[in-house]
Amino acid sequence: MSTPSPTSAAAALGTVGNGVEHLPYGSFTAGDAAPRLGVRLGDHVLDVAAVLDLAGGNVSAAAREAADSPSLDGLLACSKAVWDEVRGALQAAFLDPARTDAILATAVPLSDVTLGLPFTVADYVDFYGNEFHARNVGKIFRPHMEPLTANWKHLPIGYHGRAGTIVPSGTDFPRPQGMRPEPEGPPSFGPSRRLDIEAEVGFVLGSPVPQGRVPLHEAEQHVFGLTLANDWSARDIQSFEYVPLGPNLGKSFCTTISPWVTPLAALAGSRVAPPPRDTPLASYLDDSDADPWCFDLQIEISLNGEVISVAPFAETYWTAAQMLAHMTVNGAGLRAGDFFAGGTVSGPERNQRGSFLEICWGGSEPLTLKDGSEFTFLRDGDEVSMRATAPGPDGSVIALGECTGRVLPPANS
Ligand SMILES: O=C(O)/C=C/C(=O)CC(=O)CC(=O)O
Ligand SMILES: [Ca+2]
Ligand SMILES: [Mg+2]
Repeated sequence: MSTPSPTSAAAALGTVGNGVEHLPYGSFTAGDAAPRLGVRLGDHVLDVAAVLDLAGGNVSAAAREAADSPSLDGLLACSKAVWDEVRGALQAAFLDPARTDAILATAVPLSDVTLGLPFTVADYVDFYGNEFHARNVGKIFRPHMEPLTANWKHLPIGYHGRAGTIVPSGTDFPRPQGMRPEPEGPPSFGPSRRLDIEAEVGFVLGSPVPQGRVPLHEAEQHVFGLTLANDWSARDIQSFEYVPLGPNLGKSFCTTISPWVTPLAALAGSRVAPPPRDTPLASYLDDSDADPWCFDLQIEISLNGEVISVAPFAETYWTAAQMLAHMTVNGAGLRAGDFFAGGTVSGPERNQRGSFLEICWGGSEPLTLKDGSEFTFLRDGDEVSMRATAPGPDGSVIALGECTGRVLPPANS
């Protein structure tokens, strides 16, 4: 990519993490206007359709129509060729000094907008792709069994989530209630006592496949981009309900995602090979000759502003391409707006774990916070934020949109 000229919009507005090499998309509302598809440049947002209009006849009708939308929904319904065209046209506009004045005239400071869900979530699947996390949870939930289940290295395990409970960053939610195990006697109904987080990377899908498979080498055509995700989890509700069908209400009350979707193209320089495989894979999952599909993303997790952990996504065993191939190998196809999360991200060290369940080892190893207090699971009023950075082209940095939420007291109490 060419260097921004001093008079370009890229030079005027771009910031570290959100320069012209990033350009994440979101759905923004300014004042009384209806929501619009926006693109972020530095600490400003621009209406994508309005920027494309500045390119005159150089943009196809399909691209203009897709961009003229309240969210990413229009673009997700298109092919990757349109995604690339729109991104290319935005970068060209932001780098062109002749268009700087027109762009600056329409740029809205982030402090003046409300950000909604960046796309309409169709189906939601949550995978369990990180071996450190899976081993830790296995040891904590099933101490007398092998930590990794027999299927774990043969396929990426996942469960269906509730798409309708995915919310954008900044949405507070009440502590969930449900059936909790008691040390003695039958379970009781009440507010979760073991409310937790899961730091994850979410993948946004598009270019629909009405029915059929998405093989590994076609993943590039369907993964539009990435967001951070916090799969809030009520560990007590989960630990009682999950046998034998997996998590249900313990995770379906709220999942927070970043309001910005980072296009896959922006992370070209952050792609790395996944950890070495030690189990032979069925051909539909065998990625030994495929492009690298893991990402060098470091997810910083803060509790009430205090950094607790930095979780390395590159440690995730199963890749997004494998998860997509697996999700569709039965012929299911995919819809625009389908979304999957890759699983809780953990590394080998305590301060690299992506859940409090693991950091505090099921509550038996409390964390001492800066103020000297001891912490295990979330309290009413606690706020958790996730941020992540990845290397971008030419020494630049890509900063994924923040993913924040706060626990309110249980409803009706
Ligand atoms: O092993 C279990 O029983 C449960 C595991 C999880 O809670 C993990 C989950 O939601 C998937 C993930 O985020 O890795
Ligand atoms: Ca999860
Ligand atoms: Mg959830």
